[in-house]
Amino acid sequence: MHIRFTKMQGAGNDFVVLDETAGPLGLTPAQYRWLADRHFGVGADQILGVRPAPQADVDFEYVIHNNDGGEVEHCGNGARCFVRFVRGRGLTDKRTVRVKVKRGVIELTENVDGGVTVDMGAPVFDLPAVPFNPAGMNPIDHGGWQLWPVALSSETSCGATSGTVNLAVLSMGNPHAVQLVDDVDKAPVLTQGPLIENHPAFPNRVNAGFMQIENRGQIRLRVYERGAGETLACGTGACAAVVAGIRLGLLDQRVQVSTHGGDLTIEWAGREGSPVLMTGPATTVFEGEIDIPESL
Ligand SMILES: N[C@@H](CCC[C@H](N)C(=O)O)C(=O)O
Repeated sequence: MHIRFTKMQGAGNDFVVLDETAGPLGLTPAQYRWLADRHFGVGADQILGVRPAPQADVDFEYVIHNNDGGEVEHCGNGARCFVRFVRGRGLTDKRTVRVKVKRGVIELTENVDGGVTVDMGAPVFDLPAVPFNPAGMNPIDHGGWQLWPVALSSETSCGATSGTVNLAVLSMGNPHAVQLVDDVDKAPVLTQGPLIENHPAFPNRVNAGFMQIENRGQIRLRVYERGAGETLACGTGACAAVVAGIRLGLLDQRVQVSTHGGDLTIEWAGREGSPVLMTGPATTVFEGEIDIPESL
């Protein structure tokens, strides 16, 4: 199958964006994995499919696949790239666009300075909805909220490792587990990340965030993403970390999030049900055409 694509990035979280407004391309999970592969395909953390509005109150639908081929509910950096894509290609001239993603309807605005602000929806704290099953764990009270002590263990050819991490657990439509670290550069993201992602307490797996608080308005963050590994930035991860920090009494309502790929601004009023606003960059890198193997 011969397709056209656009390569985009938001704070270094990179995407292959597909125009599916004339109808879905019908890619298989293996074809998504191939497209996202940095050696055999184009290379991306996620693949975004832009589709026509499935209902009257939205302008588009956009469908997100991780680079492991699995479809997911939400992608913050992708949302900013999505709005830049539909406006840049003349698919809409609206500055504020409503779009259906798997988590629900979100609203995005391209700002006059070129950044994009996304209403990411409200965080979800109901543990079964995350989903998170804390059977046998006793929560630790922290600033009026809770951290969950999750035991990690792994066996490798070098021996067994084990330990407990204290996680703030919530959903931004997709599941997140955030831990506080002293120094994000030294945090064991690549060793603990996969253990947290695949821990049995998270039946749908989870995105694992490592947050260093610099002051009440500034954090540094790394995220080991479910289905994609560590990325240079994770938009929903930034929202989840800031919401967790606010609920734990550690952050103010507007926070700068520094990632290895760039900065995001996250705002949350601190009330259950109130939406999280995320502002950050979105850039087109190049356009291309490629033949996707039919046999996959
Ligand atoms: N990079 C994204 C998140 C993509 C989905 C995530 N890996 C998941 O599986 O939930 C972002 O910017 O939010």
